[in-house]
Order: sequence, then structure tokens, then C-alpha cells
Amino acid sequence: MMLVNCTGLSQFYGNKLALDNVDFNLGAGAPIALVGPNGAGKTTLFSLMCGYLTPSKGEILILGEKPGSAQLLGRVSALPQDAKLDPNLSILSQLTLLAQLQGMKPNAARQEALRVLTLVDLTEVAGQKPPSLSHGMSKRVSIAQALMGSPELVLLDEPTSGLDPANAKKVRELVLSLSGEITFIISSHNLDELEKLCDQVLYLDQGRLTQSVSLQSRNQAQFDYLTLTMQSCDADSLTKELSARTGVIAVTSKSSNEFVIQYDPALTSALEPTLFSLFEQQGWQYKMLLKGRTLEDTLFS
Ligand SMILES: Nc1ncnc2c1ncn2[C@@H]1O[C@H](COP(=O)(O)OP(=O)(O)OP(=O)(O)O)[C@@H](O)[C@H]1O
Repeated sequence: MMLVNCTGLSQFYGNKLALDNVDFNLGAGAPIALVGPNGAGKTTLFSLMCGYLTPSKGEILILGEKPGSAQLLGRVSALPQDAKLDPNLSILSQLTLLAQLQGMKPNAARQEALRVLTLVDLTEVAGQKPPSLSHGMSKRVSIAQALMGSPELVLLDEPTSGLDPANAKKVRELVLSLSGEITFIISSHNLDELEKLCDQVLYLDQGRLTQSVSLQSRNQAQFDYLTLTMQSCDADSLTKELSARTGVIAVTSKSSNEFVIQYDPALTSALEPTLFSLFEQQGWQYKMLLKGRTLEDTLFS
């Protein structure tokens, strides 16, 4: 069974069309990214998947059921963009209460609350109330809440916004470690992060689904890419020299020291050694050479 089926999905707020005839199907598996500029309709799509909104037109099914239906209780959960915790209850009490609302007995609910707090590395704040937590800690508590029970689908809206780099990394590691059991759909503006986590990317723009990119099939494409960052070089000479190498199809400069090289792997067995000897001949220093191209380049070039 598909995890999400979306057919002709449209959503109006009054006269404002926030989602425009969106169609896609998603299977269970590796994390899926939902990307798009501000106002593209990402939160609206999440709200429809959670059952907070009813579609104006079209249909959405999660695990074959209508979002919000009793059959999905405990199987789908979400970290909303502006998740709020109850300021008057300790973290442990409110997570325990939420676990009880999922049908657990008080003792089991408390154990479950402690289990998810351990996952986000926050057992030490179990007895504290939300106002004494930092923004990043509150965010991790909300992520813990989304992991309670055994959900099959977890929707994370901007899970690392406002987190420091170390905690953002912890959240990414947690998502990866759980992604064998849970399918995550992650909305974020951080393309570098999504690239590390996701195999598939849905790109929304002005309410329309304009691209659905599989990062795996991107790696099996006819042409390959290298992304090159130079320490020092003459950009025009470098572009000219690179373009003259066998198998190179195009060289695009992203900035004065960053270049994307598109090449045909059938015509050159290994381009990298050729590049290294070119740098040596010319006395150019490179900083970084990456196989492939970034998600940003894939979506916007
Ligand atoms: N409750 C609402 N009433 C009226 N218009 C709304 C409402 N919620 C969203 N919109 C509009 O619908 C469109 C899509 O909004 P949405 O919040 O889904 O976008 P988003 O992709 O999540 O944006 P962001 O990246 O800024 O969070 C926007 O034009 C927004 O102004």
C-alpha cells in the first residue's frame, strides 16, 4: 500500500489558492524532502496530511485512509512549524499525558515519555517546565512528542530551524537512525541538510508541484557532475581549460571560485586525475572536489 496518495489536491483560503491541483504518490522508505520558497504551500500540504484541514478539491489518503481518521491514530504524527508546549506542565507530565491520549496506561505512558526524551538526549529536563527551556531544547521536546508510540509516518516541519549546529546534527542522526522503521517527510529551507537525509525531493512553487526529483536516479543519469571549489585561479582560463578536456560537456561557474562540471562518463573513464594534473601544470590550488552536484543546483539550474 502507498504511504501517501494525493490526487488533484487543491486548497483555498477564501479566494487565495494555496495548493493547485497537486498529484503525487509516495511509498514508505527513506526520508522525503518537501521544498519550496516562502508561501509555496508546504505547511498547507502538511496540514492536509495531518487532517487539520479538509481539501477544497481532490483527495489525499495516508496509508489508504483519510487524514485525521481514527484508523490513523498513533500511525501518523507531526512536528508542526510552530509547535507549542503547555507552559504549566512539566515536560515529563505533558509527554506522559500525550502517550495516555494515544491509549497507553499511566506507567507505560511514563516509560514511553522517558524513552522519547532519551532519543532526543533530554532526560535531564524531564522535571522542568517549558519556560525554563531554550528554544532548541523546546524544539527537541516537540520532536520527541512526534516520535511517541510507533508511527509509520512522521511529518517534520522545519525540524532544525533555530537549533545550533551540534543539535541540528543530532536531529539529523536521529532521523537517519529511525528511518528504517519510520518514513519521515521533512519540510525545510536547508537544502544541504535535506541532501544529507533524503532520497526524494518534492518541490512546490506557488501551490504547484513543479518537480519531483529522485536523488538516486539523479546518480544514475546519463551525465555525471563534479562540483569544484578553487582556492585560487583565473576563472576564465579555468573554464576554458576544463571545457577542452575530453568528455566535458559544460562548465558552469556558480561564483568566482565555484564550478559545476557536467561530463559524459562514457567518454572519460576518470576525469579527476586529468583535473589534478591541470591544477599542477597551472599552479592552481583547489579547495574541494565533490562528485555530483548539490540539490540546489539540481533544483535551480
Ligand atoms: N490561514 C490562512 N489564511 C489565508 N491565507 C493563508 C493561510 N495560511 C496560508 N495562507 C496562504 O497560503 C499560501 C501558502 O502558505 P503556506 O503557509 O502553506 O506556505 P509555506 O510554503 O509553508 O511557506 P513558509 O516557507 O513561509 O512557511 C501563502 O500565500 C499564504 O499566505
